[in-house]
Amino acid sequence: MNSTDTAPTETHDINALREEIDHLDAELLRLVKRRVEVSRTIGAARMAAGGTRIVHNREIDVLNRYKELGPEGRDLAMILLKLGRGPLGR
Ligand SMILES: C=C(O[C@@H]1C=C(C(=O)O)C=C[C@H]1O)C(=O)O
Repeated sequence: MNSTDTAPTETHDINALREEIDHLDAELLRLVKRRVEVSRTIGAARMAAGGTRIVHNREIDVLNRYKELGPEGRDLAMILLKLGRGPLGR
């Protein structure tokens, strides 16, 4: 089926769903940015107090949290952790 075969109702549904995706992406981006901010604040406070930059058991908890999404969930958790570490943490 090409775009000219698309029924008007179907086009309407797809447009509405795409609008939902656009809103979801905006919300996800907002949440990811806030997560980065919180993670870096905790990291900076811990390091200023003489602690480590990384807390392994907490990171394992984060990895386990995203396990239900399969291997991509692990990748996603790793990306979130890396974003929290900032450019020097890579
Ligand atoms: C945010 C923290 O600092 C680091 C960042 C984490 C994260 O982004 O989830 C988890 C553990 C730490 O390596 C924390 O200790 O909770």
